[in-house]
Amino acid sequence: MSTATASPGSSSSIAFIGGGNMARSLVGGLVAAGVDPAGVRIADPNAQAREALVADFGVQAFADAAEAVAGAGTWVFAVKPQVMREVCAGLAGAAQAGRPLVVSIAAGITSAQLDRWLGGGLPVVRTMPNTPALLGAGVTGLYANARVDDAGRERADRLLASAGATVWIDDEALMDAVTGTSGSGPAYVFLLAEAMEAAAVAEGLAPDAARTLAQQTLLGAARMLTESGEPPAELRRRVTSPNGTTQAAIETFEAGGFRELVARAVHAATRRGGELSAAND
Ligand SMILES: NC(=O)C1=CN([C@@H]2O[C@H](COP(=O)(O)OP(=O)(O)OC[C@H]3O[C@@H](n4cnc5c(N)ncnc54)[C@H](OP(=O)(O)O)[C@@H]3O)[C@@H](O)[C@H]2O)C=CC1
Ligand SMILES: O=C(O)[C@@H]1CCC=N1
Repeated sequence: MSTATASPGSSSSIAFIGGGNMARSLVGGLVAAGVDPAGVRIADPNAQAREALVADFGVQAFADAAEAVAGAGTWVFAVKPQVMREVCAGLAGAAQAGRPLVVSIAAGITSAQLDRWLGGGLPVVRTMPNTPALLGAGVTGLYANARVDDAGRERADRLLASAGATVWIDDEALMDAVTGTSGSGPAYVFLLAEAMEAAAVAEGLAPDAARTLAQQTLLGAARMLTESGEPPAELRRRVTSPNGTTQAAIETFEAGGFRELVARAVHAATRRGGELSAAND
């Protein structure tokens, strides 16, 4: 098996602890990027989830996290913040013996908490991906603690780059703001899609027409944002004819406090990250 090497800490095999939605997205990205699925080992308590991961990606799956991490050089913690402490405690002995590169995708949980719960002295990369990772169109913020060397950074970057863009953050305190911006961000866009669709139906359009119009508008606008090289304000200006329809809509958004509302929403998510850290310590 490709996972057995003399030095587990440098083994190229990757263990995922937690095989839920985000782990699935990341594993899909890794396998699509050409990583050998035989070297990807996933622990999840749910038998159905395990079977699906094996069938869909050809990875190895285990009910027991200790079995999944055996021999793996990189451990990706992909469980909910609420169970992270308990999960880490169960693996502390193995972590101290194997000295893996620890990668977490959990909201809120700090690198210091992960390190402490795993027994201390470990290289830890705290990351925040998002669900478009499933399509390779995600973005991940990453923070490395002082024990992560250049090779560890590169390993973590390669892992998350298979899910999309990567952005390194020097100040860990800002990782909660990453969560509030891009980690939770896809849900903000989906909410906008829901609201546009509902508004279109309220104006008399058929539901399927409303859905196509809203979806393709978001897709086209997102492509212009990423492909045109123009700032969003300039792209917006070009849609907005003087005294035209867009101006009427934008003035309505501004009068309703749209920007302040977005800032408050991002702040609430950011603050919640800190609360998750404190509540689960
Ligand atoms: N969803 C998102 O958009 C994003 C989520 N995240 C973070 O990713 C993490 C996972 O989120 P998500 O994938 O949505 O959650 P899920 O609930 O889908 O996945 C977590 C998985 O971990 C399993 N699990 C629970 N206990 C253990 C254990 N002891 N050993 C192994 N597996 C276990 C759960 O099983 P069971 O359900 O049976 O308990 C579940 O399948 C969270 O920390 C979240 O903050 C980060 C970025 C974006
Ligand atoms: O809602 C959450 O807590 C997770 C983290 C970012 C996206 N989903």
